[in-house]
Amino acid sequence: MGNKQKKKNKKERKKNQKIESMLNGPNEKKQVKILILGTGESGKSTFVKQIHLIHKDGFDTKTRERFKIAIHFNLIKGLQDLIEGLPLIRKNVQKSLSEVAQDFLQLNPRTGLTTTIIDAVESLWADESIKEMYEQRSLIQIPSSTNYFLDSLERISKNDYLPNDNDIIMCRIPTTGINQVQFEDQGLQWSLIDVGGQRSERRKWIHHFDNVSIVFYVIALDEYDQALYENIEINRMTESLDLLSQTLGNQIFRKTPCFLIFNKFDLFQKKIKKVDLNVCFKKYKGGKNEQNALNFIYKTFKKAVSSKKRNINCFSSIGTETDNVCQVLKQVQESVKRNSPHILSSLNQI
Ligand SMILES: Nc1nc2c(ncn2[C@@H]2O[C@H](COP(=O)(O)OP(=O)(O)OP(=O)(O)O)[C@@H](O)[C@H]2O)c(=O)[nH]1
Ligand SMILES: [Mg+2]
Repeated sequence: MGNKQKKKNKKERKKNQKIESMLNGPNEKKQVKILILGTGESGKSTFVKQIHLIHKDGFDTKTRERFKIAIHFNLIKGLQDLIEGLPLIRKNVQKSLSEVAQDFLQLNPRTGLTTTIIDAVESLWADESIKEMYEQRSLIQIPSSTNYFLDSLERISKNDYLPNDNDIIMCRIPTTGINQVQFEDQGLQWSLIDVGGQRSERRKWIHHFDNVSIVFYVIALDEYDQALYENIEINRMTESLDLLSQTLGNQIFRKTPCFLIFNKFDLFQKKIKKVDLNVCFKKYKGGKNEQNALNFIYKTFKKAVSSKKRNINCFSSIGTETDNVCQVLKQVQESVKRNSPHILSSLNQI
């Protein structure tokens, strides 16, 4: 074998070793580790659920059965929240509150759906005052998917009900600890780490700050007129903005590419027609115009973290739509290749 051929073989072997260790090896540095941050209920875990549908085998029966319990909990608790909120929109409501509603408030939301409860849900959800409270839900703390489950009562209360993919995507379970999902795409191992966003969960974040390749910071676009679950004196979007500058201000992330994912675009599109963004940002003068409001939000969040060294990318998303999340992920991967090739350097060196 000539010298040239030997060199060629050696190069080939090295290349194969690199691919192998990149795809199978325990070496974490070969992984693209994406840390998903953001305040509670912004939609972080919904992204992880979507990855299970896009890149994994979806949800098995055991998982679906677990979600069934959580969905029934979401339904009962959501309706209780609506009943409890009624005094905010109607005077003397306690006197006029029907016996059904009074009894419903006494339920343990983990009870599950009995025939009596199903009948009560049906009549309460048809009630005008409850519907009006739902329209004004920004005044209270209620998951955005409550109406989805209330509207699906007939289907989800059947004895043999097993949640479909969409039901699981819509189900709200606040994260405590972390969720992690890994998948292979474009010859790389992608690892998504999803943490709990509520205040009590954030002190755990620091444990996951090492070797982060990319930060996804998720912001719920529709939360600009809502109070924080943990402290009703604080606006949710303001909290998200403050948290972003605090977190990305950490030295460890000074060169880490960051993607701002402006989620719940569907809910934002509906809300901005009715509620001016200036309820949150006094400086905003663009009225109830979708594009003006979106530009202002993008600019404000980018300004909170921009620096010469950091490249900030903004995407709007609808976390509940698989195709949309797929698109966003593709755009992120393209952007990483274009603007931050050092992340993929293990691939490029081959
Ligand atoms: N309509 C709509 N709902 C969404 C969207 N993204 C997420 N949701 C819903 O928002 C709720 C909260 O989403 P999660 O993914 O649990 O939020 P999270 O950021 O993980 O919250 P924590 O775990 O508390 O930090 C769920 O009921 C989702 O179905 C979206 O783009 N549009
Ligand atoms: Mg979560």
